[in-house]
Amino acid sequence: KRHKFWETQPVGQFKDLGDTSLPEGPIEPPTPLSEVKQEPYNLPSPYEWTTCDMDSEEMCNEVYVLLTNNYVEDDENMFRFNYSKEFLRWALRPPGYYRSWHIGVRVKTSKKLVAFITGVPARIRVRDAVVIMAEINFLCVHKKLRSKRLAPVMIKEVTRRVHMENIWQAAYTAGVVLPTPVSTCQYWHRSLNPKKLIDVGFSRLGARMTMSRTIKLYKLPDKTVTPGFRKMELHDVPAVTRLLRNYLKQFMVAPDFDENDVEHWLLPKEGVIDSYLVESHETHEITDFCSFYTLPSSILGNQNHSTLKAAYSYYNVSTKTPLIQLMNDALIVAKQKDFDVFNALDVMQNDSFLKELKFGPGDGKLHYYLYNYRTKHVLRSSELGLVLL
Ligand SMILES: COc1cccc(CC(=N)NC(=O)c2cccnc2OC2CCNCC2)c1
Repeated sequence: KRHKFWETQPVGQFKDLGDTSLPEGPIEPPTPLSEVKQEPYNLPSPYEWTTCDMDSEEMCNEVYVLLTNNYVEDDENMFRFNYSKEFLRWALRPPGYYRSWHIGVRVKTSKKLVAFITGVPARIRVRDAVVIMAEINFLCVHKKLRSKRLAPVMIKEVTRRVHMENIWQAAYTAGVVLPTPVSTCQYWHRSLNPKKLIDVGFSRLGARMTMSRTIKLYKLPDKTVTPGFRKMELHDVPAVTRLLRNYLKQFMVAPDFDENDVEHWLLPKEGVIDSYLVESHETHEITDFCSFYTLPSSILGNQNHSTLKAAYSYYNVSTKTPLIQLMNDALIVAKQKDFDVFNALDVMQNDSFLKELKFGPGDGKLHYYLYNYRTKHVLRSSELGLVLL
């Protein structure tokens, strides 16, 4: 039976699609905290709940190993996301995070970590309403425990723990269609190391193309071209916050970042997040910003390469430098840092540079979801100003 679980949840139901008489906003009112279930949901008997303390080297490593071997693969099962431990610590400990929302499932006897799901708090604006939500991510069940219906009880448990903090909405993405996407994005890839991408089967040699012609097609300058283009530093946080808040106003769904959030989410961290800005030489004004995060993928079953080094476009703002030129500088820096590919979704204004900068369409879509919040319409991907990790 399709979506047996999701039909029981306060999410847009397929039957409601097109019914614009339903108001935008929460689908269900908050429950009085005294009525929120105080004890964890029951797991099947061999399993127990555990809280994964990401500050603990040992637990962070258990989470890393579980995801490395069991997390999301591409449609052809050739690649698997390989989030690093430093990345996971960054992604899961933003301002105001709750350790209790880093939820694991262990086998009672062996204590082996076999499943994981997380939430982090975020202030997200939907049209004119700023809503405190949980961003749900890293839902992972060990390959050997699939279709034991563990995911529904894990989703209920993270929902219960979010409710206990008096938070009633959530945001999440998935490669699969569930009831009901608030928006659906196409992902795009820009080759930086075409020879390796073709060797590992990520890309195919174009028709009537030779390898040397392909390498030349994707060649980039050794240096960035925009005057004043430099790495973001701590003292830039106030200016970058102003720039980003102003830019994100144009989108229907976007994070409501303050300086604390910007300092956490956008200050460069080696091997995790890279962010650059353009500072005018005369006025010292910060006029543009671009950022990408590092998410390698394990290459499954290739003799010569084990890892695909991928950069993922994060938040970009252009007010003086043309977005195409700014993003080309981002590609140049990514190539300098030996990334193999630069990925982007067609969110925000990304559509304006994808084709011209030689991105090719990916073979899948990424669906965005809101939990317990109805929007009047399904959004165009260009109305989305939210990038999840
Ligand atoms: C290349 O290695 C892969 C390993 C696993 C899955 C995919 C395809 C895929 N599903 N890609 C995306 O979801 C994707 C493509 C472009 C930009 N962001 C993305 O996903 C982000 C955001 C959602 N959480 C995962 C990372 C590719």
